[in-house]
Amino acid sequence: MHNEMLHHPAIPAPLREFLRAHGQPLPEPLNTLENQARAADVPIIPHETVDFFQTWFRQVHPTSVLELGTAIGFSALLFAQLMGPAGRVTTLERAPIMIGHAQANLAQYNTAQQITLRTGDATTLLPTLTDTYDVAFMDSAKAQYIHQLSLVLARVKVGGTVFIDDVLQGGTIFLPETEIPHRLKGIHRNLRQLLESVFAAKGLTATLIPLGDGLLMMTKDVDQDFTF
Ligand SMILES: C[S@@+](CC[C@H](N)C(=O)[O-])C[C@H]1O[C@@H](n2cnc3c(N)ncnc32)[C@H](O)[C@@H]1O
Repeated sequence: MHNEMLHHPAIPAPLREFLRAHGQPLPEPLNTLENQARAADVPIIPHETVDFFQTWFRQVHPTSVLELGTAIGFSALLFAQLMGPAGRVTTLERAPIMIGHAQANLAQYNTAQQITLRTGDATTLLPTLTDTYDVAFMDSAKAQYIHQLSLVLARVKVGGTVFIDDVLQGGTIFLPETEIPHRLKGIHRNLRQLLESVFAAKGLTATLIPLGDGLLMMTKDVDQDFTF
């Protein structure tokens, strides 16, 4: 799967190179999985975002994660490892080829049964979930984030955190739509609407971290339904 924005990061190149040169190494099997995914151009989270999560999880100590977009299971296995044996991850994936890779990796590495893979479209699966989570990580189809966020927030505890990856379209998100190629206008419009809506929402505290192609982060401050 090709993500053209992977090669147009929002983070300045010298800072990205510094972070990559000084990054925290991952333990096995995550290190091997990460290298295999990068060699195969599977769009897993960039290493500077891995390091952000390594830092943040050690500070905040969440014990449950809901993930949209499993791919080969790399970030799900990372979250499980960072939370320790008590941690639980529910991860949603719809692409048959990714489901096959994820099932194989989870069969091998999810030895403590911390991770549950649910297969199908996230928008269909989300209303069937009943648990609530400390953290949600949205890393699936960018054009759908705006449509899925209220369903995700319904599954996040008050005080919990939602991360949404790859929201900046290589920085082009701040250009007027007239300057955006036709085939990217839909994603551009939906991501702009997402950013405007999240920062305007009452009951959310949001910020945008310039790592990778932009990591939108928000806390759910109140127990209410959110509509966008
Ligand atoms: C960027 S990759 C996920 C990478 C993974 N989180 C990691 O860092 O290891 C995005 C994944 O989301 C999946 N996806 C996209 N739209 C989806 C949807 N509506 N429901 C479920 N999965 C979806 C794609 O098939 C793809 O495998």
